[in-house]
Amino acid sequence: MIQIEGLSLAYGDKRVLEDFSLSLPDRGVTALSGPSGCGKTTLLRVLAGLQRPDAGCLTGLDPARTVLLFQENRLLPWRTAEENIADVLPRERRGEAGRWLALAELSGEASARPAALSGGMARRLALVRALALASLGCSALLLDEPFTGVDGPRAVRLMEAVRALEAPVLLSAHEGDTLALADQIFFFQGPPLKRV
Ligand SMILES: Nc1ncnc2c1ncn2[C@@H]1O[C@H](COP(=O)(O)OP(=O)(O)OP(=O)(O)O)[C@@H](O)[C@H]1O
Repeated sequence: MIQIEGLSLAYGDKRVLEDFSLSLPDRGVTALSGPSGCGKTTLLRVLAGLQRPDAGCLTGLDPARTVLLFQENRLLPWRTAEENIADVLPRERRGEAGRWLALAELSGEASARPAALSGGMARRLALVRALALASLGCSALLLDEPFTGVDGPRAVRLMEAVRALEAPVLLSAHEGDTLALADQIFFFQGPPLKRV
């Protein structure tokens, strides 16, 4: 169980997290939904150890062992789709990249560079790369709007794969079919995000 307790963070005089608390079970997907700018990305960045909160504590979470899918894909443009996945796997498991590509329904694009992929294809590739890395073992998988540009049926299939991960998953999302597949959903107003 991960306990997020009393997190507060402000950018200057803009309060983005205010005494924010949340529990994540050892497995399953928790979804955060809320209007643009309400603080979801900031929360994920704090959990990933990229940003230090002004106050609060995290129990049961090792930021050094989190996997974060950024809102941007951050694919390596000079590597093929398959290599982008293989690069995060240990040498002896690089052969599994094809299986992850198939999950993203991108087997036909194995040799394509990211620039040759559509927006939704590139997002699917970035998501399965994060999932492949997380499946090696992680403290939590954090997904910032993972299904941007991904059509509904594919998003639902990918969400099933995310749910199968043996680690806590926290994702931010706007409306969509995938939200209904989360194990718990929190809707926020904000900023600031406040105590649940
Ligand atoms: N580095 C920063 N400096 C100052 N203000 C920031 C910074 N990063 C984010 N903010 C502000 O903090 C608030 C929350 O931003 P954040 O990116 O966490 O929201 P979000 O819920 O993820 O939005 P979206 O759904 O559009 O991605 C916004 O008002 C934003 O302008």
